[in-house]
Amino acid sequence: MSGRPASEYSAWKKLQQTYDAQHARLILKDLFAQDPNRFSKFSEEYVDSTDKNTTFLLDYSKHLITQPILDTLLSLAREAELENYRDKMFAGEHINTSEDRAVLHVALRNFDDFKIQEAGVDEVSAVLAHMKEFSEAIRSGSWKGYTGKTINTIVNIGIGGSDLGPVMVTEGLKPYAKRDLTAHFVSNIDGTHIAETLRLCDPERTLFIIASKTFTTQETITNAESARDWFLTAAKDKAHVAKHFVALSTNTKAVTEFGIDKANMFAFWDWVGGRYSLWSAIGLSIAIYIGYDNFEQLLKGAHGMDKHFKETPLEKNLPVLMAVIGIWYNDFYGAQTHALLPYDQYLHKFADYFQQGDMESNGKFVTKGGQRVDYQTGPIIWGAAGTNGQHSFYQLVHQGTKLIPADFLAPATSHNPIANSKHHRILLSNYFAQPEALAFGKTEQEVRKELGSGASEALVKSKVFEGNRPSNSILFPLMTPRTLGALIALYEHKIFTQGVIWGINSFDQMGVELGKVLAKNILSQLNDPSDVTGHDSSTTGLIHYYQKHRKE
Ligand SMILES: O=P(O)(O)OC[C@H]1O[C@@H](O)[C@@H](O)[C@@H](O)[C@@H]1O
Repeated sequence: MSGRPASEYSAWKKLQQTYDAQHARLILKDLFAQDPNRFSKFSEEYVDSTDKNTTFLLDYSKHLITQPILDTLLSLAREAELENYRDKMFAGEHINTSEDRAVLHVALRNFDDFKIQEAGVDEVSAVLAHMKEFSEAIRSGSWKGYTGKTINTIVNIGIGGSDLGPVMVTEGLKPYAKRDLTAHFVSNIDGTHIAETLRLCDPERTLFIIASKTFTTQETITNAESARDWFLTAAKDKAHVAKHFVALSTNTKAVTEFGIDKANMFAFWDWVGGRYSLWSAIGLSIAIYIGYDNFEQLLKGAHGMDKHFKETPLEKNLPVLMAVIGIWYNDFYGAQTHALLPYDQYLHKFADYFQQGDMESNGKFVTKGGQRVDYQTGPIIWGAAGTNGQHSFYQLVHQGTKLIPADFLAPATSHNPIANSKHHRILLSNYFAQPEALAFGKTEQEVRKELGSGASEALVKSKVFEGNRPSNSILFPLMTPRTLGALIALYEHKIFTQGVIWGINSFDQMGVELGKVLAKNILSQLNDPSDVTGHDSSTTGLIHYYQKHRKE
């Protein structure tokens, strides 16, 4: 994040030379055959320093690396002053230079451990206390709706960081949920999203949580207004809004103008980036759904990983290892994407969540110093929960022409051990098999032996798996709030590390602005064909077609 282009570092140049000279010889099968200790060398167990039950194994042995390559990758991190920028982040320095802001999601889960100086940090515990009190009132039933009934449905209205974190975590930690409480999430401006959700709600028993850092986001405010209209159709009196609408925001003025009581606003601060905000008041839906104590465990799990990231030498620092290995593929092997493949149905939104976390953070083509980079930055993040992906896109991962590094994640124990854990054993057998198949493949010789003589050459070739496709495996005992907190923070710090090395600002999101501005202008031109001015012929033609065919 010094803003220096990564390609200027001597370690970068050395990595390029190493890649050119060695990559044809970096064959996983050989690397494993040459070193029986490869797994123990290239795997690490994480144990939370204050809770030994929060633990996972990271196996990074199935990567196209040798110790000297890894050493050079770590030298790259050092040359980019990773440790210095990490310490600056924890110290509250304004490392988000384009917005002149600190980057302090770590302060939201700090529990007075690290000393952090920044306005607002001393207010974190009071907001958490407010969240605790409120979530307990909803869960216990002491908070009543306008007709005296308890709340049985919460609807979080937010988008981007004000949606994806709460969605992913409430899904991820569903086993801890209060099952007589339903949580819905409305994000899309498409009226279908709010309309279909409201069909499932009873105005007397629904709480709307309006989640927006800025409280100006068009989608969220429009959805919130429609929810309020729907509510008032039943409740009639505006005074009842106070019992059914709360806000999570940094913008007190806009919240009160909307009609939400200041007492029902949960604040956070400009040093919390949207995609890093689930730890803040934005997590209120999580706290209500799984209970405040579990929410606190989630924060503590993340704090444990913060400590690990801050205090562990780079050689054993898990987010750093994942980051530099990612750079090896992204920048030297030319890999364009990175797949997140959780073998845990509860984590089915994990890839969606980190699509924003990673791509909004590191999808940047200029350095902090304003230079166009001459290398690749953030990868395309995608994925789905196993084993569904195996029956759809894994064909390409195994036999396609692209290199797709992947992370496989799984719990050793399922929350649903049905049929004596038969399902889970089958699931895990796939979790173990896929990285093995990707890494070691199946040779032509093996295929020939299997098919016997007489098989056509074409058939033989089509059944070959070249292998040598890299992956991480992350295995943890059970998906607990604390473990999920640690895993999310692991990826957050991986993203941070990569951003520092690429010299970009991982904490702004200028790339979301242009479309917003153009849409605003177009919205004012949609009524009449003669209003449509100032566009290229394609955009004009599309709008005209819409105007001809709409029925409103
Ligand atoms: O929380 P609000 O302010 O509604 O923003 C919601 C989302 O908006 C997008 O345009 C991005 O800027 C995201 O980073 C952000 O999470």
